[in-house]
Amino acid sequence: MKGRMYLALDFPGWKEAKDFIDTHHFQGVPVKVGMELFYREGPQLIENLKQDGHNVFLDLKLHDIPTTVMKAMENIAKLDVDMVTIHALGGSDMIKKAKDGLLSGAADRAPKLIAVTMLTSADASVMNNELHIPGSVEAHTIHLAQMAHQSGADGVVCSVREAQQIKDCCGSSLLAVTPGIRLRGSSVDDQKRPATPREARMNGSDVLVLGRTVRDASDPVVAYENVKEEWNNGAL
Ligand SMILES: O=c1ccn([C@@H]2O[C@H](COP(=O)(O)O)[C@@H](O)[C@H]2O)c(=O)[nH]1
Repeated sequence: MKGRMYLALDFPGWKEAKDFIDTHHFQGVPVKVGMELFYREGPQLIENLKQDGHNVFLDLKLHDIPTTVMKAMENIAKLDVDMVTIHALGGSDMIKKAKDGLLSGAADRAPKLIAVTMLTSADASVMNNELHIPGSVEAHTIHLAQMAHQSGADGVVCSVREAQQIKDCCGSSLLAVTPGIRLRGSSVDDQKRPATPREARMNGSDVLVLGRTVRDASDPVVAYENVKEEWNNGAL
């Protein structure tokens, strides 16, 4: 999975997602399916994408009591996706049970379990003043990553800004999956800890999630290629 760029299919339904893929010739690229699309289309969508040759990252961010998450993961494990997300804030028991569910539910290769640390839409003000979590975003993100790693997660979602420190603390095998990627000049939208593809490469990100910086670009194909070039070749 290291080095992959997942295109976020943040669309209301399969028709819109498929139109986007076909119009811009994104057939076969790795894609991320989130709540918006999955809650409309369900597991059949994953089969459609697999049949069309896409690798799929299922970003449902599960967060519930350990047994409920384990049972959900037993079903998700049968979908043949690369990775699936949970919220690290669910705690170590939930993460361990999520892993158990994936391992017992998978017929063959289990999806990788990825724990979301602090959402990239949150900053110190949200964390300190609204959630009443003291300290810096970096320190809390690293704490959550360590806890998730010790509980059996294969990777974490974090911002590019914390990726290197997480790799230093947890080891290079823990995947650093980084959303909030923006080409220079793109709107940051609701992202509070955005970064460029170049910064992602410099800071040790393993996997990029590409959303609006590609989807909303005047030419999504050019935007995708520009991200790829910065990510792979280090172009400025
Ligand atoms: O902390 C997180 C976790 C998940 N996401 C998801 O990634 C994409 C980002 O979309 P952009 O359009 O590039 O902002 C989106 O699907 C989020 O649900 C995240 O942004 N931050």
